[in-house]
Amino acid sequence: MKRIGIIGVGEIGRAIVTSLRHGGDESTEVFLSPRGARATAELSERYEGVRVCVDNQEVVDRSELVIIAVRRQDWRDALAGVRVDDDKIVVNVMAGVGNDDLRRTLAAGVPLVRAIPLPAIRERRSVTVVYPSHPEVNSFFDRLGGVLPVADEAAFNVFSALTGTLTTHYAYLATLTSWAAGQGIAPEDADRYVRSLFQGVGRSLSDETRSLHQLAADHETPNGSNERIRTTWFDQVNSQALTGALDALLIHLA
Ligand SMILES: NC(=O)C1=CN([C@@H]2O[C@H](COP(=O)(O)OP(=O)(O)OC[C@H]3O[C@@H](n4cnc5c(N)ncnc54)[C@H](OP(=O)(O)O)[C@@H]3O)[C@@H](O)[C@H]2O)C=CC1
Repeated sequence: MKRIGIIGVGEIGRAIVTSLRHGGDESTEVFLSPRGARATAELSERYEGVRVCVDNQEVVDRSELVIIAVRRQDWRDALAGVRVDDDKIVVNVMAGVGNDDLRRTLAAGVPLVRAIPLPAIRERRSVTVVYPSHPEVNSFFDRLGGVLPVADEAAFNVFSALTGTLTTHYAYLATLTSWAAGQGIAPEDADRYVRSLFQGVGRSLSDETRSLHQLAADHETPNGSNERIRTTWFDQVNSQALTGALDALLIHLA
């Protein structure tokens, strides 16, 4: 795929553009929807071969692969009156928008693939879940960090629900630093230390020879501080509250 269109140049749209240009890669032409003039102008100035179109129809017309990356409530407006011929491939990255819904507004023969790009796609460091598997879309995301095709839309929604836990993780880290600051530690020292602690966790996650349970066990001294926090805070009630929230999110996404 040499010509990539992006409708909805927000957080994830920008991350995809950055990924496409990662390491000075200029092998694709990129066509952006015009909304959000400042961000799109900035991208087109920064990167060779990234252009801003006059409207969403022009994005579709110029591209072989079109990524729809607007918010869930905006896609009908974004595609209203836009004709997508069936020689295009459409990638839907919107959480909670099923292919059946999108199909109703697109030509019957257009290949339509759902995908979950993550912010770390910027550095080509995250795996993108896709459904259904499509050779060209698979190789597109494979080049941008890796691809994980799943068997059906139900499985896709489970992965989508998992991505919903990301900002809670940051909020958890922020709570730790606030707690330390409340104990009289300088906020910048608490911040630096917590970042360092969890960057180490990030690095150890790249060791795929050990399961997540094994990693937890390896970091825990019997009767030590980690075991104490895990069993007194992340107890059964807390753990069930988390799985309950995920169950509810899955229903919302389906
Ligand atoms: N952020 C993330 O990490 C991920 C997000 N997603 C999905 O991607 C989608 C976008 O999320 P995110 O990037 O965070 O959201 P943002 O709000 O950052 O970006 C959405 C962009 O779409 C633009 N937009 C709205 N209406 C139109 C339109 N009619 N035509 C063209 N552009 C339009 C918005 O412009 P304006 O600001 O002017 O309204 C905005 O720039 C969501 O559906 C989300 O579920 C998927 C994976 C990860």
